[in-house]
Amino acid sequence: MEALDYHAEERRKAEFDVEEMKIVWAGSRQAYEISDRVARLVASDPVFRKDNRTMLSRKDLFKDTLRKAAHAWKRIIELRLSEEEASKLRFFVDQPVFTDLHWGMFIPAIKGQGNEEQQQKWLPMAYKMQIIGCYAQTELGHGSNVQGLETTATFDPETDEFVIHSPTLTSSKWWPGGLGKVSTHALIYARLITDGQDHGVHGFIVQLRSLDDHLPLPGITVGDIGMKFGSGAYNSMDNGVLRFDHVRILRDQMLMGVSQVTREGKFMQSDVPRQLVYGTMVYVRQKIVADASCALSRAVCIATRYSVVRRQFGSHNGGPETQVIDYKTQQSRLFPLLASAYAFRFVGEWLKWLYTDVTQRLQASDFSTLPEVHACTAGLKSVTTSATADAIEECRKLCGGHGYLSSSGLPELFAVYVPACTYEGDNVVLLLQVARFLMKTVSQLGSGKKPVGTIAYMGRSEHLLQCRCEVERAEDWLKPNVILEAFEARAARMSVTCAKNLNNFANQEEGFAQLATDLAEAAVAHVQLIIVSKFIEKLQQDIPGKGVKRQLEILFNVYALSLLHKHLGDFVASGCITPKQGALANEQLRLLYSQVHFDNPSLLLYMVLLLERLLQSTSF
Ligand SMILES: CCCCCCCC/C=C\CCCCCCCCC/C=C/C(=O)SCCNC(=O)CCNC(=O)[C@H](O)C(C)(C)COP(=O)(O)OP(=O)(O)OC[C@H]1O[C@@H](n2cnc3c(N)ncnc32)[C@H](O)[C@@H]1OP(=O)(O)O
Ligand SMILES: Cc1cc2nc3c(=O)[nH]c(=O)nc-3n(C[C@H](O)[C@H](O)[C@H](O)COP(=O)(O)OP(=O)(O)OC[C@H]3O[C@@H](n4cnc5c(N)ncnc54)[C@H](O)[C@@H]3O)c2cc1C
Repeated sequence: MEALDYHAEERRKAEFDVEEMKIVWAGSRQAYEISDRVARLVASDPVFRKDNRTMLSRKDLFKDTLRKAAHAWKRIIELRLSEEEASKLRFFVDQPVFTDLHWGMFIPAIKGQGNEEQQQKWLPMAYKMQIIGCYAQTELGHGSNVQGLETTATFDPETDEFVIHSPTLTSSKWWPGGLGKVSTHALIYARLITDGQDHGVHGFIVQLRSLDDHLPLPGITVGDIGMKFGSGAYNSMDNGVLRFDHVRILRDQMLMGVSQVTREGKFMQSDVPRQLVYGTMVYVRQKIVADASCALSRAVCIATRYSVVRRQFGSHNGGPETQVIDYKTQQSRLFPLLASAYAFRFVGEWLKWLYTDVTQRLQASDFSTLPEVHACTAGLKSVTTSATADAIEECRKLCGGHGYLSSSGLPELFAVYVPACTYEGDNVVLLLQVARFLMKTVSQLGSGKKPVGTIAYMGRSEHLLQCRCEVERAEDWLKPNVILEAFEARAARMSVTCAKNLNNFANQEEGFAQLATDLAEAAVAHVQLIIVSKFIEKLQQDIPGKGVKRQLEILFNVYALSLLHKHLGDFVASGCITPKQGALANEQLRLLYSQVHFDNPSLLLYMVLLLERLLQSTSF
């Protein structure tokens, strides 16, 4: 049989409503139709070809990216694409580009932190792309520690201007995408100084290049920071370096939504939390979580197609060899990744809802859910990107030697994806933010303040700290409430243990530093609980289509039990389950793989195969 026949054979065996599953993946019928239409648009347009990317020189790759960006913009206008359609177009073009930062950070920062007048002044130009902006926060010396930034914005009351200056080499802006070659403007973060007093880090809009000849303006030194990891990949982006030599900007170029400086040079803090200065990062972290399932499903799709076609060993009497997908080890490495793609998809949908909710609350001056939203976006960004980066590498190995070829699509996918573990907050630094939130929650447990939302389970910690898992047989692990309680108990116990251990330190900050590893692990347990619980909530919804819900239930069990198996040490050490129950979970996991394979050898496979057209991956 030819490779295509193997694929057709696997597709033929599917026993669930494929069209309905596509809609579940997309989120709605309308979202699916948009995605399908835009995928075809991109696939049929030769300007958007991507098969030669890894062979282009940096210069040619960059030119290719500019050409694609200009063409995309032309198509968006000609076809009057909506924001959702335009954003899908960006996804299918699939090449990091300066417009990501313009639309994804520069504009949201002005919207989120600018006042009415500033929005009216800057947004129309930005929407028409008459100016192009980047997000220049990170410096050579400080990225994670935003409060450590050194660039200064000193108010000069005589001229009603700020003087933007890079006082040291380490204060050079370093990394911003779109900065190196393209941006005319930057949203920079600098220490605000009025009358000799330092008010911490705030956002300022600074013009970098002339709108006439694109040359840097006086006092501005700007350039590209050079080649990055891998061929093709993130090298399509002009990540840049920027230095200021006493550059003057008007006072109203400080974003004044969170704090203001008056004409007299008086600093005024609005009635809103100062953390809103970090709002753009929260927005993008939420987007990154939604994107993780897309990158992961691309990799899983490639590895699955390969595993179906590839045959090694096991030929009897000259018959065909065994499809590698039939090896239990291949299944146990691949199926949890497929299940994770769906889990991340659903939690991403929920996070989008949470973000929309907090935005509406902020408009009504309700800041109550901000800490939880910060913890959820930070934690989910960390856990989903780390898992996805690891999964892409695992998919490469699942394709044997062929996975190492550029033409498999996996090396470039890995190289382009892996910085997601670092940008928008290093993943460990973000987990420690979640841990800080969890420790605060535990310390308030006796105070009468009832934990709500994703930490509501902490309100039942008395029960969760002493409950016994009732699993006696492997199939007991198929019950969602059994799984949920095990994950809740593990998360609660790990957090409470950390909190107790912190109390052994006279100095809390010192304790936090010493126990950082345990705290990060407690944060992971909490975030995995969120993902598991959102998958369960999804399954409680009405999901139409023959066999669709059943397949999702199998994937849920595979996701949850594979996590339980991977983190068995945590579950057993915290006393949530016994070693025997751990072994039963593993037995059930094995049964799930083989049950899927026995009942219908292609069900899981098919779910990935149908994504192929949607995701337009470079694949076998
Ligand atoms: C027509 C339309 C066309 C459309 C076309 C579509 C185009 C595409 C559209 C969209 C694409 C979107 C995707 C964009 C592409 C992404 C590419 C990536 C590019 C990368 C960019 C970057 O990396 S930007 C730089 C990011 N940097 C970081 O993330 C730095 C990480 N560090 C921090 O965030 C902070 O320093 C840290 C949180 C670690 C510490 O903060 P700090 O104030 O120093 O200290 P701390 O004491 O810990 O905290 C105090 C207090 O504040 C709370 N808190 C902290 N952060 C937040 C927050 N963000 N929100 C709310 N609260 C926060 C913290 O918990 C503490 O609370 P308490 O303990 O005091 O209660
Ligand atoms: C491809 C790419 C695109 C980017 N785009 C932009 C952009 O457009 N705009 C922008 O402003 N920035 C951008 N950045 C910068 C990015 O946001 C930072 O690199 C990121 O925030 C991490 O900061 P850092 O580089 O200072 O890492 P560091 O903080 O130096 O991290 C180094 C190591 O130290 C550890 N570490 C640091 N602090 C702690 C701590 N408190 N506790 C425990 N461990 C710690 C980390 O876990 C990590 O292992 C980009 C980066 C990349 C890679």
